[in-house]
Amino acid sequence: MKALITGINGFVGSHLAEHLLEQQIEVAGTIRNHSTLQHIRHLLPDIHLYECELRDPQAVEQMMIEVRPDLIYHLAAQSFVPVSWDSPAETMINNILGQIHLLEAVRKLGLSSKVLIACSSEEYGQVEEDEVPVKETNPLRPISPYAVSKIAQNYLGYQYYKTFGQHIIRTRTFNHTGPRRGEQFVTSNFAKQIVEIEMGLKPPVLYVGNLDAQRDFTDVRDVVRAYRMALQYCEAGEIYNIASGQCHEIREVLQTLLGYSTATITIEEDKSRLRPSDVKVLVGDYSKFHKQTGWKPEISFEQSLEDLLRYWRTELA
Ligand SMILES: Nc1nc2c(ncn2[C@@H]2O[C@H](COP(=O)(O)OP(=O)(O)O[C@H]3O[C@H](CO)[C@@H](O)[C@H](O)[C@@H]3O)[C@@H](O)[C@H]2O)c(=O)[nH]1
Repeated sequence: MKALITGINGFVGSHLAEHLLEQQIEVAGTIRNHSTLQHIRHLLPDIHLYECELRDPQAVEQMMIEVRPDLIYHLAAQSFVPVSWDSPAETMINNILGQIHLLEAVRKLGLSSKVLIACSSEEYGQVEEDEVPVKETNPLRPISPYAVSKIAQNYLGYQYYKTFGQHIIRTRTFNHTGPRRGEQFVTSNFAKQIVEIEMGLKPPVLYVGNLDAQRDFTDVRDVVRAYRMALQYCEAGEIYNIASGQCHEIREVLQTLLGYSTATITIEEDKSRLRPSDVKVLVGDYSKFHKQTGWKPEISFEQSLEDLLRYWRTELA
């Protein structure tokens, strides 16, 4: 069994590679040209690596001719919501075109690969209070260009399933965190600032954005287990929420992280961190996925945040 992970050097990609290798699955992955390889250096002897720009259809087709994967985990994307306001066109091109080229290569080469498309809870957007925890059938009311790009990825997956019978499964993953989380995302950003303060690398002021938002966090190690199970057990053409079902204010993320530190820290709002529109509340109902696979999260919110802090303490040491 051979798996292809697009964006293998990313936060989720690197954890998924580790997990699939543990399951004795052969792993290939794509990186962008001149990628740092920071998250997968330790895996290099065990994986096949392809420098492949997904925006280039020929490069994608050539890579797919060489890999011919049984399983495809399509993770590569521009995944930071604020960047999608600064560069909406880039976000659309990256996220939509890359996927079209991938699915077109599957079609042209006549492959029967099972494909997982990593969609997002951001697609739900403006969720009403009486709609939580949200089910897959909830209306989509996107309020960021990123969310729109993920809806396009989602429906392209559906269309290729319907039109060409490709074995496509879409997962709507809610927020996820844990070691290696990119430093721009809230959990990691706060954790890194705390560690920088502990180490005297910056003054004892921690900058924050909107602390009122509420999100549903799952540990990345639970998420990659879910992705593996999705291609093992889920039905082609379907979409599944992957979530913890628990809601946390961003203020609580901050308080939990601060609780693991003895440093004295002042909190200050940084207006540049506020978004033109911010999803107020996202909590997911993952019962459809649980019913199909038996999956449920195993790593607690607190454990995940503690591991993230430990990660930064090691990185910055
Ligand atoms: N990044 C960031 N967010 C902050 C900060 N302060 C408050 N927030 C708030 O924290 C929440 C989470 O922000 P992010 O961690 O940037 O994640 P996200 O926008 O919810 O998107 C993540 O989850 C999606 C799934 O719902 C993913 O699809 C997406 O790629 C990303 O991982 C948002 O409401 C944001 O306004 C800050 O200093 N930095």
